[in-house]
Amino acid sequence: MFNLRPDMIDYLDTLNEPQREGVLTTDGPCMLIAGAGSGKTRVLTYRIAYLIQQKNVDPFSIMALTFTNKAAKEMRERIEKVVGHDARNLWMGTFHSVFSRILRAEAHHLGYPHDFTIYDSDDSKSLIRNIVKEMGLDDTVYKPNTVYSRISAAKNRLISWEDYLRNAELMGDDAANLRPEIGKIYKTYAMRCFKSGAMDFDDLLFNTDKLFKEHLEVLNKYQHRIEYVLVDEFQDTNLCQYFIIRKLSSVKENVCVVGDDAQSIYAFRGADITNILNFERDYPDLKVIKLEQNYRSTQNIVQAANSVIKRNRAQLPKNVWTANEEGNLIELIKAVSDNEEGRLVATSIFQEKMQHQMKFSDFAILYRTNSQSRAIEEALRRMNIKYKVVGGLSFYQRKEIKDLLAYLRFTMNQQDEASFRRIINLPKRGIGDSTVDKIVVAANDHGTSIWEILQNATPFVGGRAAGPIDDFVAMIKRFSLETQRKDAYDAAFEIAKGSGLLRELYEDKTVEGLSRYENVQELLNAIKEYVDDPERQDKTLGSFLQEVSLVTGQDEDKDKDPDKVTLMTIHMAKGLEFKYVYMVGMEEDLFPSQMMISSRAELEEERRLFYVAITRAQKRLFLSYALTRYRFGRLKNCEPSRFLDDVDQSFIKVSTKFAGLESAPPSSQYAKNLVTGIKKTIASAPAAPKPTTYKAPADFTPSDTSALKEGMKVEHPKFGFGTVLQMDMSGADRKAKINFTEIGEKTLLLSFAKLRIIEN
Ligand SMILES: Nc1ncnc2c1ncn2[C@@H]1O[C@H](COP(=O)(O)OP(=O)(O)OP(=O)(O)O)[C@@H](O)[C@H]1O
Ligand SMILES: [Mg+2]
Repeated sequence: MFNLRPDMIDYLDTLNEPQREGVLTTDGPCMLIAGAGSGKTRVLTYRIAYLIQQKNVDPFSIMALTFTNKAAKEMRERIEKVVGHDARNLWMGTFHSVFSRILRAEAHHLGYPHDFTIYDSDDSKSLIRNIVKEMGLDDTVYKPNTVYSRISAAKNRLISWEDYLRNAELMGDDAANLRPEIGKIYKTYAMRCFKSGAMDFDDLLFNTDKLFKEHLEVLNKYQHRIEYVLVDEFQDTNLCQYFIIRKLSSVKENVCVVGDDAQSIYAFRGADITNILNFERDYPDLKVIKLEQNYRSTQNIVQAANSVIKRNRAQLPKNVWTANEEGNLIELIKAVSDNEEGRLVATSIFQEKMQHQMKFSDFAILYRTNSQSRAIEEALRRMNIKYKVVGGLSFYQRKEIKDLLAYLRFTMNQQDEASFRRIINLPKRGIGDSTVDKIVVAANDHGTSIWEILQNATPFVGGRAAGPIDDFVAMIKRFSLETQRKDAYDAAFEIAKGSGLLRELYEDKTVEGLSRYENVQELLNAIKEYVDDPERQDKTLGSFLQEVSLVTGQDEDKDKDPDKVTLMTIHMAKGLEFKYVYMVGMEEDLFPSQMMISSRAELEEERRLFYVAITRAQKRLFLSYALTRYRFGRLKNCEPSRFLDDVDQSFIKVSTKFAGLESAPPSSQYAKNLVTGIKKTIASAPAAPKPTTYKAPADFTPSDTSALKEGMKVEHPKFGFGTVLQMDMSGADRKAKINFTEIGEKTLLLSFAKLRIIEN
């Protein structure tokens, strides 16, 4: 018998009765379905600590699946506080990261190399674009985005391309009339990925399920190795994830899932709320625990949230309550325009911070879609409020970083078609698109790999093109030797240098060129850190590449200064909490999104999203909307969101804080800034909204414009926002005619223009 460690007793003492039950019922299947902020994640965290600390369970035999890498990191840190370094050995992370680790060890069973490449959605879409072109299909019907999401949805429902082709009814409308060729594209895409030794994000799950299904000895090994399985945010798992959990835990059945049906917000990506019901069916001995006490928010916030979710038909009955203080009413901020909305929110943050001695990091601004951040960012910059946008373009998605990564990936895996296409003529070595197409076609016609063709290219591309290709092959072979002889950092450095990438960036003396050069240096630093980390066991380049493939913009927190206002979409905010939450853009068409109101089910998902937003707030919640807004370059009149009527009006008041502030004592610089800020706000409030004179953000980074198309929205560091009217591909240089909101039409050479794509 063990004694409870004193710190463990302390920990358990901080839990209420059902929470404690959730921690102590370690054996057998267990499901916590509970309201927002009721301590589900806390229960999971303590449960793991308890297993290790009190039941002496080896961390290597605990698997905890979270929704983001960041959540996993936070949980691991908390567990480490109780159990120390052992926490490092947990199988903890997102489904994608944990299962890519298993796949890396077991890839050979599926015919994949251990250093398989992971394609991000850009890689996948450009491969699809090529396939659509090769098949001679119309790419306005078979848009890479649409095709990709169809294939992704199929994989998440465990439908292979064989099933897809066999069962026309699975394809719904697409099969009958709209896009009858999707099945064939799916097949070619799957085969090309396989030949490339590459898995896309969905394959990481699909192939794990396949591995366990087809190789029972492998499944058996993991079933015995992993004794405890825990899943957070269970309501957002898809069918494929559900099958994997079930398979893994079918021997010991020590599986604990926690979730909230009212917060299911990923149906559009295949999440299936019926998993909660299936769970009860699949585990007859299931222990179900309900948590109803919310510890996060004030009474007003909890009750307002309840009044909203009550309007949904599809939900499990729950009575969420809190013993916290009543708190302030929810404040409604009305603005004349989107720019004014930004100003009012920024001003309010300033004021609250000053009056209540808050930190910037206590504040979050949430919106429905990423493009809404622009007006808010501008207002924050004007008031010198520090902020960070979570989930923007990840460091690892920048062009120069992807370029070097593609070199590293191709060096490790010469079957990788996407990386090949990216680097074959970069820096320019006179190998044109038609030569590249010839090589890919030859490889497919001959049922062999691109690498085979490259090594003997003359018959396929002619003598003139063969010279540079031979040089390329010799270079990659040299790189490959480097990776065997040297550590990951030295090899990566040689590749950056030997490929000519570093030199090309170094020679570009523009500001952007300099920052690109620094970014590449930063990537090399990251590899160095990886190699130098004493805790890490696998320090190979292959394992580094695998890890960075799964980093998203949301995970990166390299920020030295943590005291910043957080800006993000509601989807990104899941599971998090902030003292102050500003939910902006409460307007029809924006929220609920105009794409999500064609059925009750869609509208209910949007409403759950609103519920998630409200329940992020601990102390104060502000809802704001604008009467006019620039959308797609045009000024639009907006109507307040129907969701505002869903909130029980007794919990809401209209904000009046922007009147009569003249008397605020200007005791500090803050106060002075505040008063001027507010005066400006008041002065500008009734004025008709005009487009502001555009000022480029300091961190403006141009996008890769190779896929630029008519209709896309772009941002230019000098001309501001605009819409692409026409593309001209005739000359050597691609041109785009763009209608800029402020200055009108302009035609730009794409090789020179620095454009950021903001919306497709
Ligand atoms: N028994 C408790 N005593 C005090 N604070 C608690 C208790 N349980 C949970 N909390 C606190 O309440 C907040 C919400 O907890 P947690 O994030 O675990 O909830 P959740 O159910 O996972 O929420 P969500 O549905 O948003 O994911 C956290 O700050 C947590 O530390
Ligand atoms: Mg949680």
